Amino acid sequence: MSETSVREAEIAVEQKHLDVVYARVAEIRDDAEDMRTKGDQLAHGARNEAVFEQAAMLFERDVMVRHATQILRTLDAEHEGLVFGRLDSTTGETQYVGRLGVRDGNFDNLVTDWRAPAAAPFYQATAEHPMDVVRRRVIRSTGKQVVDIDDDLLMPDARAESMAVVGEGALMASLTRARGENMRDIIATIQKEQDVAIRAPWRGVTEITGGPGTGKTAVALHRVAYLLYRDRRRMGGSGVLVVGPSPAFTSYISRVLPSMGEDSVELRSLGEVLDGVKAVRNDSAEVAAIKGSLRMRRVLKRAIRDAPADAPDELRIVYKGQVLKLDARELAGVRRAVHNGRRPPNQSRVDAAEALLEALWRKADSFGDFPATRAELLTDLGERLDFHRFVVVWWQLLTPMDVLRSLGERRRLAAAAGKVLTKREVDLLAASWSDLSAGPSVADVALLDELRILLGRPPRRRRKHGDPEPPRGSNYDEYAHIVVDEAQDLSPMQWRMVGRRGRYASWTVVGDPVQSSWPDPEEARRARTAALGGPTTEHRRFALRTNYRNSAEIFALAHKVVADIATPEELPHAVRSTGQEPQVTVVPQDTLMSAVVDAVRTLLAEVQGTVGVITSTSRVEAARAAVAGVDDDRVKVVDGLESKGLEYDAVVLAEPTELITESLTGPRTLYVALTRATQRLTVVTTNPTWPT
Ligand SMILES: Nc1ncnc2c1ncn2[C@@H]1O[C@H](COP(=O)(O)OP(=O)(O)OP(=O)(O)O)[C@@H](O)[C@H]1O
Repeated sequence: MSETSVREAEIAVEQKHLDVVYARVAEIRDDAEDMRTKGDQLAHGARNEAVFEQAAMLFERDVMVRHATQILRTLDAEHEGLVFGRLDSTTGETQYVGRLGVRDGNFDNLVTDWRAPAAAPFYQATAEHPMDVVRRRVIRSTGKQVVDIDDDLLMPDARAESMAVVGEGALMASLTRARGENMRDIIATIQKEQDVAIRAPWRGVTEITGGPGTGKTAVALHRVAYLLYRDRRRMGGSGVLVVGPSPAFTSYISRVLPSMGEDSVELRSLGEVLDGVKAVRNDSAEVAAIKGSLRMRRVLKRAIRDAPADAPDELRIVYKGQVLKLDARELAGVRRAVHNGRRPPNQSRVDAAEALLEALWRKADSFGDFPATRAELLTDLGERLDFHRFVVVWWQLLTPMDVLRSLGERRRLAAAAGKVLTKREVDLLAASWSDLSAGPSVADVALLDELRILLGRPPRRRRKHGDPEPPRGSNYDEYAHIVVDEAQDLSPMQWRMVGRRGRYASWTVVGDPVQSSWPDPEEARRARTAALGGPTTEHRRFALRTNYRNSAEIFALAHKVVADIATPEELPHAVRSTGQEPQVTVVPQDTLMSAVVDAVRTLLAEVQGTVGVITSTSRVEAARAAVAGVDDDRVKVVDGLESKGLEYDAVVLAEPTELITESLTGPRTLYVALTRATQRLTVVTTNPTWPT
């Protein structure tokens, strides 16, 4: 038989099995629909029963309906590409691997869930350690139709004569296909070094490092799906938090998890970790570095002790014909004493009132023959409306945002900063907070979270009927597992913020030190160790070494840029060669943007998928304006920092040297930008000697 007809015959074999699977899935669907209908009827019939019975039936109904709905949802989400693998073992047994486990009416296995231990050989078997797998087959389908297969023969000696082997490896076939909007589906081609990290035990801290394109993000997300499958009870209840660098990034990966059948997962960018805040604005690298450093804790601690700008600086009260007065200095003394107490300020208003009354009594007592006792004065004044009014404005309940706004006033910030910040740092921060009408920046969010703790929760108003439930995560230590992607970029203050949410959590921490944009790695490392539960936490490390994203030609250029600052182990190996060298176009300054637009048009014609334009933060607006004329939604414009974690089929990199001069970490941001393209890279520069 010719190779094509062998392939076709094998496809037909797999189609037959797929038909059986989808027929069975249709049955399961029908059963679930039935169950949901019955559940609804149960509730209907229960309406007139005694209260107890009704409650029990309602419970049963809820369970039935929920269970049925869950089954239906999962079946719908996983319908496409349900079966993607097949293993043939030395014993002659055949096993299919898919997104879900499916059994037939006799409980015989039709498909094994990829996360089940029995499916592990699909990912872990190699020619050196075949794990009894003779042939591993990857099945590619669209809808219910098998379109292609690719085989690996792992034990040639054990191959039966009738066993066909087709294709040249699924990985390469998958890597050369164009990207769509979505993150590519890697479930059928997860590699062994990745699988080991995905299936690592849930406990303690699992750290995954690797260069660009090594699949860290993909691995982290599949690990979440795996943990939810294996430890549903532990993980499902309090949920999993995935923290990624930017909203663009989280929206890109949020499409992966639902399609993996998981909804107990919250994805948040660093600007959204605090409930109710959605920050997308980035500060300049210099300002972000100040805001992220641990010194800010001391500044904020002092800031909340300062009197609010509009607080009165004199208390005057007439009691039994006598004028009692506390001046600014005396009031400041009382304020200090209350702040030195045990409770955070938002919970200290009663303490403040008591301290003021005591101060008033001391005043009164010093008059000699004051016409009231201490107890009388405390009770009488304590009930007076004018006194209450004074307390409310003198000891205000503050929101974190109030405090941040107040620090936009240079004088107040300088007072809170003392010697902790330099004059220039105070200038920069005060300027950044003087107008917060556009909302806080991403780096501000960690400061707001710190202030939330320092200020304490205001005494709770009783929740009125109909008020919304506070959202999950507002009790910040609730998550069962936290995944931090691009972990190399978290500032110490951000580590504190994320750490607060994982006091009882286990962790997956994913990153690449070479791509770091944080200028003080040592301080960040300490904050990170503390956030992850201290140095004694159980810790396992995995390093990924193969770059699946970039062509070898593109990565060779990126490699040059960081050769001096990275160790050889930190730089991955790009496996796929396209024969297309990156193109460097040198142009005069005044035609830079038109050259970028030309390059975009050329690449749009040459690749099927997305084209990213990456440039410095200061140029990103100009680039957006220039590219706006290209009417194609495959084009996206981002700055170097925003490009982190993203990928495009082709990239136009405009004025690369500016990515270095703008950053506090030298060529690292440029390295990030150079490693976003899967197929084509065009660099447009005004520097005739670039990249040297
Ligand atoms: N086993 C695999 N099979 C097919 N494609 C893969 C595999 N592993 C990774 N990829 C692809 O390689 C690309 C890079 O993956 P991913 O974005 O997870 O890498 P990363 O390590 O997070 O990169 P970066 O550090 O640059 O953000 C993605 O397109 C992903 O789908």
